[in-house]
Parts: sequence; C-alpha cells; structure tokens
Amino acid sequence: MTPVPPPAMLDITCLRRVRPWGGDPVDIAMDAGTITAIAPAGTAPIGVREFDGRGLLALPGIVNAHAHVDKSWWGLRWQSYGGEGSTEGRIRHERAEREALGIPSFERSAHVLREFVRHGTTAIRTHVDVDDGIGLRGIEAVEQAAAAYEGALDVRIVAFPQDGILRRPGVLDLLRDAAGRPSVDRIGGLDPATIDRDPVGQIDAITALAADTGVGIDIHLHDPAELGAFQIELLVDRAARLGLQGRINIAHGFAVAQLEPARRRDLLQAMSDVGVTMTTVAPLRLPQLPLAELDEAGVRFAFGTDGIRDLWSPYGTGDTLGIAWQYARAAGIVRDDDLLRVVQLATSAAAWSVGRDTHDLVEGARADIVLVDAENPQDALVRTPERALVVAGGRVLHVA
Ligand SMILES: O=c1cc[nH]c(=O)[nH]1
Repeated sequence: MTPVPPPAMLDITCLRRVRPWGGDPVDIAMDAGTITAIAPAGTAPIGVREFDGRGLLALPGIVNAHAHVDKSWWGLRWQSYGGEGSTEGRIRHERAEREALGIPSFERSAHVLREFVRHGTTAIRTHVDVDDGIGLRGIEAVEQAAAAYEGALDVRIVAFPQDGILRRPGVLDLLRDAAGRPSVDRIGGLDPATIDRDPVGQIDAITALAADTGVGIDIHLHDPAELGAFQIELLVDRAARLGLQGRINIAHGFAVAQLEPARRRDLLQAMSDVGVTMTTVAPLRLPQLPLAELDEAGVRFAFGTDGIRDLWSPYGTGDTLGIAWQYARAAGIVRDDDLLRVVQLATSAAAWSVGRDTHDLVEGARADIVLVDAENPQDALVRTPERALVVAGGRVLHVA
C-alpha cells in the first residue's frame, strides 16, 4: 500500500501571464482565497508569492459534481473485479469485500482526493455510503481526508443510502443523524422502485426528511424510461408541495435520455419549474442527456466521475474534464459553441452543484483556477492535457 502524504499547499497572491478562457494574457491577483483583481499582464503590482503562468490557458477549477470518494481502492494493489453485473449484485459484493480493503477509511479517501486535485478539481460533491454496517464511519473518514486541505479544497457530502432505506430498518435514522453534520448538505436516495420496491415510500421519506432538516436531496436514479420518469414526476411534485425548489438533484437520470422527445420536453419543463437539477457521468453504453434540450428547458446539469477503481468497477481516473470529453464525444458534439458549453458545464456552469452563485475567473470569485497548455477551452476539452497548475481557495495544490 502506498501511504498518502499530507497535501503540500502554498498560498499565492498573483498568477501572472495567464489567458482566462483563451483570451489575452492577464495577471490574476488574489487575497485570502478570493480573486481581487484581473489586470492586463505585467500591470499588477509586484507582490510576494507569485507564479508565472507562461501564457497558459486558465479555466475555473474543475467541479466534480458526482463522486464516491469513500469507496475506492486507489493506492492499493490491483483488485480483480469480482462482482455481479446488477446494481443489487454490486451492492452485495461491496458490502462483503469492503472491510478487507480498509473501505471506508481516511487513507482510501485521501488517495482519491489527491487524484482529483491532480486532475484540476477544486470542488467536489461526493456521495458517501451510510448503511447499517458502517453507520456514519464513511462520512467521518471523508471529513478527515477533506480537513487535510484546510478548506482550500471544497468538499460537500451527500449521505448516500447505497443499500436502500425502507428495506433496511435504521437507515432513515442514520440519514437524519448525517443531515445534522455541517459537512453534509444533502441526503441521497437510490432507485426507489427497484431497490426499496416502494417508489412513493422512499421518495416521501427522503423529501420529508429534507424538508424537516433543511438539507437538499441528491438521488441516484438508474431506473429506465417510464419507470424513471414516474419517479422524477414524484420528486417534482414533492419539490413543489414541500418547498424543496432548487434543492433536489437527480444523479444519472438515464430515463430522461430514453423518453420520446415530446414527453421529455414536458418532463424537463416540469423539472425546470421547480429547479430540479441533474448530474451525469456520461455513461458509454446509454444515450447521453441532450445538451440543447436541457439548456432550452433551463435544467441545470453538471458532470461527475462516479466511483473510481472501486468494488463496482475498476474504471475511472478521477478526471472530470475526461468525463466531459466522453460526454461530448458520445453525444457527437463538434461545434465550437457546444464544445465551449461542455467546458463550462465542467467548470463555471457547475457553480450551483457546490452551492455557489459564481464560479469563474472574475473579481470576487473564489480563487479556484486550473492552468493547461492549450490554445482555447475547446482545445483543452478534446485533448484533456495534463493540468499544469491547480489553485484552490488561493492555494497551489498541484504543480505538474
Ligand atoms: O449506486 C451506485 C452507482 C454507481 N456507483 C456506486 O457506488 N453506487
């Protein structure tokens, strides 16, 4: 096992000669984790801790809006995949094998966070398993791994009932306990129809808990087509009735891409009306969420890596820009404005997913910046080059 060293963090006050979104070279000044000024290159007052960006492309830090940082075996020797193919089979396999691999633990999560940072990630929304076997231990481990970054890396937790809720007595109480922790701003759910076999029951339970405790919801919904759409309609209804507007996210939501266009248009409009958002991991063997239709309806969405190297799948590198590439490629996106939109979805337009109004290279924004050797955002997307420098909350967390 490779031990994970504590993150090296260096406060800086100015990034010189960088090209935000591919524009002219500027100097970006920052103080106490916030961008304080952006001025033409060479004109910012000389400060103390500066970094020369050498004309590299600057983008806002990459946002991973759907991760599972508690359950990876990153940092251990290769683990041969031994699970069954179904969701239920994978849950069983994970529960049987995780303790032997030290999952969950500070070390496991620390390795994953380090990989995310290396790939330019500065803000993360991670699901963390909560069940009758590990209770809240996974959340404690992720909190500890995140704390090593002293707030520079923005880590938000979804308490995730991976093994179901209604069918596992006590899990709803665990979710209530989790919702009381400052690190947890959402509670999760999982395929209410196929896991708990009670769509109304699970959705009523989590929406009532969210309304009662003030947290949001981020529910995994793999259920397909009309079965999935029915559950989305239930969530839309509860959002309106319980005052959860803008506080419900649907992760995966494969159903949306599987409906016929008129049905999808109406569903997206209903979601938009109550601020239901979506996150996708750009699954390779399924249709992609249609970018133009979501944008037209005003349904905000963002990308995530899903779990990486875990007991669900050996795949995943921790690169959310790579997931954006996969999305664009699989969706057949080639036009410049659409490629730019995909980069925005992985960065600035994902602000909502980490509770921000603004996440961009502008004065007053959090100083979360990634530099890459690319001509423009489109070039950065199609080549996904190495991240040359990663600044989070005004601190350099990674230099290539
Ligand atoms: O439910 C899911 C789906 C993907 N990965 C997980 O860990 N859980």
